[in-house]
Amino acid sequence: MQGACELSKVILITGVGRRLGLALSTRLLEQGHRVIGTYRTETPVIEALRDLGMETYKIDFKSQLDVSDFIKAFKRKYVKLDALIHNASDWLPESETHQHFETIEYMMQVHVNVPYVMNLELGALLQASDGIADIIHITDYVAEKGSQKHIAYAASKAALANMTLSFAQLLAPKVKVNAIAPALMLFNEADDDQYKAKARAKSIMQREGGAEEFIQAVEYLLASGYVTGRTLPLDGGRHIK
Ligand SMILES: NC(=O)C1=CN([C@@H]2O[C@H](COP(=O)(O)OP(=O)(O)OC[C@H]3O[C@@H](n4cnc5c(N)ncnc54)[C@H](OP(=O)(O)O)[C@@H]3O)[C@@H](O)[C@H]2O)C=CC1
Ligand SMILES: Nc1nc2c(c(=O)[nH]1)N=C([C@H](O)[C@@H](O)CO)CN2
Repeated sequence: MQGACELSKVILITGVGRRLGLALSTRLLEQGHRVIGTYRTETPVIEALRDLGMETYKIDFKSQLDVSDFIKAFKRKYVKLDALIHNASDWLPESETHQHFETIEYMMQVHVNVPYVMNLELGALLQASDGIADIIHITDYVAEKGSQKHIAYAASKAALANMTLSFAQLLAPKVKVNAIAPALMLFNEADDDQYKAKARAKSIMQREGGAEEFIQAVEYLLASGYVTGRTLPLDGGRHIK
């Protein structure tokens, strides 16, 4: 049995400041992995993550310069990477003020452009992993179904899902590339009871999946030595409703 330190991975996760990214990054830190996290908003939560040993980088993915500077700094500091998890996301509905170009450009920037550039620029560090490395794209159930109120968001998540296929072919066999497509994992604080009841009813499990379900899906993909080019759906049976 290898010791914990031999099983310790270097893991870069985007969007660690709240909810699923926070729960996942905290668990991976507790398991002894070296976690590097990007965040947009400085909060006491980020300070607490630093106290747990996380290396944190403040980046707004809107800024191509911010992203490019981060990638340059990352490549100067780290010689290998075992996992890259693209979790950062903005759930932006269509604007009522007709800023449609801004909406689609922003959704593509966060969910497609940044993962695309990071995967290409950090590919060599992933190839340098001692084992089989991982890229995990966090997409969304609506990538396959569409969304009337989040059209640009859904389209960008569909593009991210498609990139799973391309990068899996490009980076095999040293790097596995998969996606996780959640449906209802966590409600937001502003969600009222009527919204929650409607959202729960969309799946046959009739509940939110929860952060633990999300963490277990990531752990499954990280532990696999064979699964690649696949999307793991976490939708409570919504697809057969
Ligand atoms: N929650 C759910 O039910 C579902 C979630 N998903 C997907 O799962 C993932 C996690 O979901 P959830 O935890 O709810 O996400 P949240 O929207 O709660 O958090 C997203 C994270 O991404 C960061 N982020 C947002 N915009 C930017 C930006 N412009 N630049 C850099 N970072 C940014 C935020 O940073 P900060 O907080 O620092 O501002 C935040 O930490 C996402 O990819 C989401 O699309 C898919 C379906 C359902
Ligand atoms: N970045 C985010 N993406 C999504 C969120 C969220 O809070 N942040 N929430 C959802 C919803 O839970 C939806 O799946 C059900 O109402 C989707 N994506």
